[in-house]
Amino acid sequence: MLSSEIQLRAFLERQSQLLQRERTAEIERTSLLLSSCSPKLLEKKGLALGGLGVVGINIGLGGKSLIELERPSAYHSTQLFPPHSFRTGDLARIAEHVSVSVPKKTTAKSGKKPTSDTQGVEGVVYKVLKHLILVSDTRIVIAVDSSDSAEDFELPERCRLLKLANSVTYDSLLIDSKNGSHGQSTGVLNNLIQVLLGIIPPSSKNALPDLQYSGPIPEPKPKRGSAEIALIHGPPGTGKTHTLIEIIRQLVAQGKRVLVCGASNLAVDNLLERLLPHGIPATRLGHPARVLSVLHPATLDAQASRSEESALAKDVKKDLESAMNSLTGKGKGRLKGPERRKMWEEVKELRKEYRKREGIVVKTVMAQAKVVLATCHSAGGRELLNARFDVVVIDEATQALEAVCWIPILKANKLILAGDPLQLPPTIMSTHEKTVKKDPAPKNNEKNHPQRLGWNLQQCLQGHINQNSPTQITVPPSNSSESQLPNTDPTSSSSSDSDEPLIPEDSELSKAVPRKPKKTHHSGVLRPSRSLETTLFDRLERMYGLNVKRMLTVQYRMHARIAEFPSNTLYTSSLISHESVASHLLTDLNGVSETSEPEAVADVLGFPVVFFDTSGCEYFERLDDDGSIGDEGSRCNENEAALVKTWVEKLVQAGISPSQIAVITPYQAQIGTVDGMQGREKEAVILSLVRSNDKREVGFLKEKRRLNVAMTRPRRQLCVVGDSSTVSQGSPYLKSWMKWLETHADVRFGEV
Ligand SMILES: Nc1ncnc2c1ncn2[C@@H]1O[C@H](COP(=O)(O)OP(=O)(O)OP(=O)(O)O)[C@@H](O)[C@H]1O
Repeated sequence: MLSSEIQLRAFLERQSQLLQRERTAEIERTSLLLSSCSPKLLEKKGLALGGLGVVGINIGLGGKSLIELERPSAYHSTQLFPPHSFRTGDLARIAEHVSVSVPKKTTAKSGKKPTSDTQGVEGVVYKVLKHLILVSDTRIVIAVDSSDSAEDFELPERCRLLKLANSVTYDSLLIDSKNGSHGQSTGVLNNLIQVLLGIIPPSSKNALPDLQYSGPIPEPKPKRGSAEIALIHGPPGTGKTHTLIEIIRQLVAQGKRVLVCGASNLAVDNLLERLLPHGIPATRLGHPARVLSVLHPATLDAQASRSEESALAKDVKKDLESAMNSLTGKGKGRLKGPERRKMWEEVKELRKEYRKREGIVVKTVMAQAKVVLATCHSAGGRELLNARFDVVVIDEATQALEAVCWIPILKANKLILAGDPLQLPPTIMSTHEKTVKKDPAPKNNEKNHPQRLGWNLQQCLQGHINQNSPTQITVPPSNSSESQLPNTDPTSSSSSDSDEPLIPEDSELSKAVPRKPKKTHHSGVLRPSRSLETTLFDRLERMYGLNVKRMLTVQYRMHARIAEFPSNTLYTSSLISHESVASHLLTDLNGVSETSEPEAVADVLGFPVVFFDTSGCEYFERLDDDGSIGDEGSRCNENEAALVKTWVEKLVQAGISPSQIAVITPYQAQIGTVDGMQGREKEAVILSLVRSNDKREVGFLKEKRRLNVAMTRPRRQLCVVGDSSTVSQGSPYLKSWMKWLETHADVRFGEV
């Protein structure tokens, strides 16, 4: 039996409720931090920069105001910024400066109430500029997305920059239907959407073009049944991303238009980095500040400014910048009173004109793009308004909230998801709400009104779910592949391309999978999610199982010894190491053995797994915090860091290039975190566990999925640095890992 209208309602209501909770939790967290810390403490923590002045304003793509801030010499003895944590892509607010030496409620001079921390102008850190000689930060640029209807934003002469949490994400997912939508046309309910909601079953045939990796594109096979969705499920290193790249290459060769998404900017950059060598014309959407700099030439910004049409917009841009500077610029040139109002009107007109001209440029670039890349979230941006794609591909789909996945899904006719539920899950704040006992189907009352449901999918279902009578929707019988609901999608190409398989039965992918479905019963019924941690990938796997899924089991990354522990403990020993990697070592890297001292080769490079056990060394961790906001601060362990540094130096001396090495930990205060490495790999990875204490506390290390990502990033060597006696007390899983390391790694104690 497939989903009934009541089940649909229950599902949507539950998603909406979970998103609301999440948004509240995120906002509470940010305001708690901002309100409970004094300005001085926020600056000390690197979460605020005080006493800043506006240097100037430029205009970026989309009419964004790029506000440049510095420390004016009038207020500071040095222009160099103190240590801070602002990085490109962070959300930030420019507020009025508050003196750090007085209590928060009053300002020093006037005694009048200061601008609240929730007032001011919000934007994204566009870039942080360094002093050329001192190589220290001296300026910061904030991109503010001001619409032409926006109020005049008056920047204070003396500003304070505050780092914000990412709560805006939920604002754009939870849409009040009174106030608009993502710009999706309502009423579109194509076969893909119906399958995802369990209104019709997936078509019986599976799923992807033939995959002869990187070879010539195969001839299209005779047409078979339609396939709306495909899941690529695989443990670390099994080539999920690699497979997606090949699929995209083949889809493009067939003349298809593809939207390629990831849960994070990193996931999208990872895909783009791997697509470019194939010469596939791709356009990366999103804030350039959030895109890796080597990939900037592929961004929409860069492609737009290179296009012939861009000259049209440049003149208006110049006028707009000069007008903005006289409004919000510094010093005496700053306009006041009626003159200011007049100039602001002019700015609005200029911005409108600039948008119009820029719109033409963007449209031209987008029309040429066969492959568009964006985070799921930014696929809802202006650039893709009303855009349609043949296929949407989402990598790292097990790290994305279901609601976020729907943003690109509503623009396509087919969907391919890749992921691994045993790697990083979506980040959720409202943890105390994670489990809910039972979700009663909502009754037919005002609770179900669409304005309350608010979720973007709700826009789509208007007209298909009758608000007053649950009996008026017609759910087709389960053996029917055609919905009785009208397909109102005018651009739907289902009649022309629905015959294309998404995963062919004779591909390498399908050979890796037993063809007989497991006994598990996949009902195809939509059930409300227990928490936001249930991803679309999990839900579809549960609903349709092997009918839509392909499992990858051969890994092409790690030495077999590195893969052994995760395989045995998380993947029922089913992870097979391909012979091309099963015994590869750092010594086999090009040129390394010839240039290295034989001693270094023997001592440093010759082991796939090394374990520095600091147990008994008293290398105690430290809380990177003064304890003012509870016990939430990040941890660091300086002695461990020194050990890591020595090992890195030994690797480099032995001939390994620094770009082939990554140092990762679960804690930001120590160095780059595990989360930043999902989807990536390095020849040598050093994993610093940080935790070492008398209380046997292990914090983040308990999270199996995070640890799984961490230990599966290396190709040829994993070096673990940690205190086995603290760590092994953390959980049975950690205990077995420590035991495994003691038996199978090259164990060294304390000092290098
Ligand atoms: N079929 C293949 N033949 C040769 N090399 C492959 C193949 N599939 C993947 N690889 C290589 O194996 C490594 C891992 O692949 P990829 O990053 O695509 O895996 P993944 O499943 O996305 O990994 P993870 O989930 O751990 O991020 C890469 O270096 C990739 O080039």
